[in-house]
Amino acid sequence: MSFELEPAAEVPAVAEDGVWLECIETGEQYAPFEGVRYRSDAGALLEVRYADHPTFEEFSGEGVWRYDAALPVDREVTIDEGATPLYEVPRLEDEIGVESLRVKHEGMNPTGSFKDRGMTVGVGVARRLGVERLACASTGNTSAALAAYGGRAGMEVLVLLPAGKVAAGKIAQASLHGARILEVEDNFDTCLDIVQELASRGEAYLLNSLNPFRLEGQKTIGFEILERHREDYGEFPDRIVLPVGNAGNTAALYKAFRELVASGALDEREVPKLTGVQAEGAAPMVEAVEEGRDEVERWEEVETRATAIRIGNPVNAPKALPGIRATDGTAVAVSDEEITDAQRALAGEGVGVEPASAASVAGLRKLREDGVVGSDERVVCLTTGHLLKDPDAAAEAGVEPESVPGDTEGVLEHLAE
Ligand SMILES: Cc1ncc(COP(=O)(O)O)c(C=O)c1O
Ligand SMILES: N[C@@H](CCOP(=O)(O)O)C(=O)O
Repeated sequence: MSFELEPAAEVPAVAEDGVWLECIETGEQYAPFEGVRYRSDAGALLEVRYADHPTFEEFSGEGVWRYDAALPVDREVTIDEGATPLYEVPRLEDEIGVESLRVKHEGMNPTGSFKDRGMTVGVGVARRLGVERLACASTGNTSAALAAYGGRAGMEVLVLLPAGKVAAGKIAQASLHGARILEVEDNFDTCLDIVQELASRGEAYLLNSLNPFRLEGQKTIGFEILERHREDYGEFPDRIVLPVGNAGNTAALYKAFRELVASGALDEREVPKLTGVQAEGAAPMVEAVEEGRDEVERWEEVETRATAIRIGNPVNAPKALPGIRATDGTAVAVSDEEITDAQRALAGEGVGVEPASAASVAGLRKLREDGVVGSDERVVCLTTGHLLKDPDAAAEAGVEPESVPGDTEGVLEHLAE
């Protein structure tokens, strides 16, 4: 794969409304809304292709649907996702030592993670396809978002979670939004194997990031970062650092860049370096990047306190690895301790994130210390989920409450101790 995402010379006969699906390996093309398909006949990943690619000037409005000219369906199932803040973090910027550092806080989406961007599009497509039951495997956030958007669309939602490995806030969300929750006595990757099997037997419509339509919604993170960064600094960022689990976001950002290059809105030399961060206990993508491999090897045993990225078989690796390579990016693994330190540092600047999200800042710190990231770089770190998603991790990383008597004198005495 390269940056040559040219609009097709001729729109294929299978296209509907200028949209079609294409195999990333063979280029075989398929009708987008005629029946359900997650992979090509060759068994490879699919991506959504368009007859035209808009420039920035063609976008209007706010949030994900500002970019509707680059999306495959119209706005239908929405709770106002996107338009998330791009925070300044001056103390972290100074401490890490880069030209500029901004934090794109995706935790500020309606259900508290970037998954909402994917679900507003994915559930819209599900409606168009006329399916009845939606399903996903999840480390938590995908299930919360699917439950909310499926509920909004009045559809049945089934979620498979690794038992004992999902943060409390996320289970509470899936439950209250009305999903049927199955706790599997195995890890996330096995849950995803099962959901893929259920989907292939026609039991449910799969809305994990294997679904190419979902990634179209997540692509808007890239559009937003580039537009806003240029507004603030007059130029695009040099690097975007993001946590990697199933590698959907890495693939989606790469696609955003390729489409902008194809439309002429972005010069190839301006494309930000995609820099992925994984936890040391779940780092198959980092291993593949370090060994210069085109494929990841599945890790059967994974462990990290950043449960959202406790993933050993990133299904989007065939899309994401070329993105990291083509943008001259890299990937790095960080320890749980480094993640917690970064989570505290972000919280100290008022930005509350869950552990997986803090991995981006921990990774940037490490790459800057190692001299991989230069002091002259303008960097954006993506923080993917809100602090309240994982209240237990936040309480563990934070300060202990102090017990005091129920009178003012007692409180003053305690404060004087
Ligand atoms: C909070 C959070 N951060 C990061 C990720 C990783 O994103 P991706 O799977 O797109 O690599 C996930 C889920 O996988 C997540 O829930
Ligand atoms: N972190 C994810 C894992 C599933 O990823 P997906 O992007 O393939 O749905 C989650 O929140 O479940």
